[in-house]
This record gives sequence, C-alpha cells and structure tokens, in this order.
Amino acid sequence: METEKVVAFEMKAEIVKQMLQQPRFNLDEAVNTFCKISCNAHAIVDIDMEPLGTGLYPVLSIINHSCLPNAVLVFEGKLAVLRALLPVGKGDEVLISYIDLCQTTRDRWDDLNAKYHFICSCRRCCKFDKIDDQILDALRCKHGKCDGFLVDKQGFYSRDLKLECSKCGHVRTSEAEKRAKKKLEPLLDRAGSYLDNLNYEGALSTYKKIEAATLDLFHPSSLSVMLVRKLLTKLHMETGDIQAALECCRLITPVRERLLQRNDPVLGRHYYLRGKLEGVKGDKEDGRDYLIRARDILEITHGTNFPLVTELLHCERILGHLGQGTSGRP
Ligand SMILES: C[S@@+](CC[C@H](N)C(=O)[O-])C[C@H]1O[C@@H](n2cnc3c(N)ncnc32)[C@H](O)[C@@H]1O
Repeated sequence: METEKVVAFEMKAEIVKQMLQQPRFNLDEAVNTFCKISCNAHAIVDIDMEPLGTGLYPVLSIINHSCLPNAVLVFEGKLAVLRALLPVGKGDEVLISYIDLCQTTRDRWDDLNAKYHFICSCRRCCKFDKIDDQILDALRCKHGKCDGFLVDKQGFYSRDLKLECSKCGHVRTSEAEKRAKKKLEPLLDRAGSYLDNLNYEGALSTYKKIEAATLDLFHPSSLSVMLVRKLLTKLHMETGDIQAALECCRLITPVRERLLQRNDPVLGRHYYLRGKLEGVKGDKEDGRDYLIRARDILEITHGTNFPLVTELLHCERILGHLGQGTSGRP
C-alpha cells in the first residue's frame, strides 16, 4: 500500500483512539484493520453504480476478481446478493468484478492495483491488443493533416509515456499530452460548479463545449467522449430535451457494447435508458427491442422481482407488446 494511503489510515486510527479513550487501544492494530477493510470491503452501489456506502461481508470477501466475471454482486439495500451471470460448472471458481469494466486495460489495472494491490491476469487482460486498447482513449495525432492516434509503443506500464502516432509515427512527449488535457480543466471546473448549484442549463451549455473540446482531442468513440456524452444525456433529460438525450444515448451504445460482456448490469441499465428514450422520441420497435434486451440482462443480474425489471415489463406493455425476450425465454 502506498505511504499516502497508510498515512490516511493512521490519521483515521488516531481519531478513533481519541473518540474511544481506551487505554489499551492499539494504534498499529487499528491501522492494520483499516488496511484489511479497504481490500476486503465492497462498495454498496445502486443500479446506476452510484456509490451508497461501504459494507464488509466476510463470506463474500473470499471471492476473487476477474475482468470477465461469471458472477455479479448486487445490492438490495444493505443485503448483498451474489448471482451467476453464466452457468458455473462444478469446481469452477466464482469470480466477480471489483471495478468498472468500461475502461481500457491500463485503467483497469491501475484501479485494481491502487485499491486491491494485484495485477489481473484474467483472459481479458492476457489477450488484449495493446494498440487497440490504447486507441480507446488515445489523443489525436494532429501532426500536419494526420488523423492517426497517439499510443505508447514502449513501456505499457511505465508512467513516463512516449507517445507515437500509430499512423504517421510522429512522436510527442507526455508533456504535450498533459498540456492538451489541461485545456479542458477550466471548463470542467465551471461545469462542476454549475452541477453543485443544480444549474442544469449552465452545466448543459458548458458540457456541450467540453464535448466539442474532447472530440477535438480524442477519437469519437473514445471513453473520454463517452463519459462526456453520458453526462450530456442526463443533462438533456434534466432540461427536458428528450430528443437530444436520445441522440447522445445512441452514440454511447456501441462503446458500451464493445467493452462490456453480454450480461453486464451496466449494459442492461444502458439498454433500459435507450429503450425508454427510443419509446418516447425514437423508433418504437427499437424501443421495445432495447427494453427486452434490458430485461433479459437485469432478470439475470437483479432477479425477476427487482423493481426495475417490473417497471420494464410495464414499459414494454405501454409500447404495445408483451413479447418474448431475445433469448427466447417467455
Ligand atoms: C476481497 S479479497 C479476495 C479474497 C482473497 N483472495 C482471499 O483469499 O482472502 C481481495 C484480494 O484478493 C486478491 N485477489 C483478488 N482477485 C485476484 C486476482 N484475480 N488475481 C490476484 N489476486 C487477486 C488481491 O490480493 C485482493 O486484494
């Protein structure tokens, strides 16, 4: 664990010591316990993966991570429920994902290393195409008229990037990358303060500028652009422009589908939103299709009694069809 993190735990332990006022309180043991909790506790999240808190579930803590999990941990209030995503054979290891899987391999590794201190060696991590993976979030080259993307052809795991265009071979330093990203900072700060003050109109107009600036820097189907569009979808809905929300949501679907497994709950949640937006403003047939896809996933990940699944059936009925799932299940 990095020193910074241990120091934070030492400060927390000191506070607990002051609060408890017990002469036998052992500071080292308390720090040790905080370290163990941080590796073994689970973030309790809602259906949108928004964090609600942290819980320590000793039995579930024995489950290891995979970026291609065969099970998922979902929460019903404080109750943690483990569900299989795929048939799990006798003797197969049950594996869940500890992190957001809609990320590049490098970012998934950084997340796992920072929080859980291991390098993942699952099938997805071992079998990825290094250049393809980096292009998911690579900067545009912009050397002359080149429309290639900058990738780190050298040390994949080194912090000191040497960026080279995958098309024209032009080299840029990581300093150039930092400078390019820095341009976005004032816009992001402004958008953040609009959001803090629930000024959705202000946030929307700033995020439109952020989208344009991000598109100027990254590939249109990059993760950076997708994250901006995810926020824009929400802001369009908050400000009542459902057509614009649908257009943004449509652009997100291929990126989600490329990075997530067929039964991922995040994909199920995305299909649910897409289905509803299509149903209101787009193609009704598409709307029904996306709602069915969402139900097929969320029934597996969250169970048939989950309120969102019940709501999905209701939406499907409204769209005039109580059809069969794409999986062929009734
Ligand atoms: C919640 S615990 C999982 C159970 C743990 N393996 C055990 O035996 O108690 C999380 C820790 O397990 C280890 N771990 C989990 N998944 C792993 C994986 N795919 N590869 C290597 N280590 C992993 C890491 O040390 C991580 O910090």
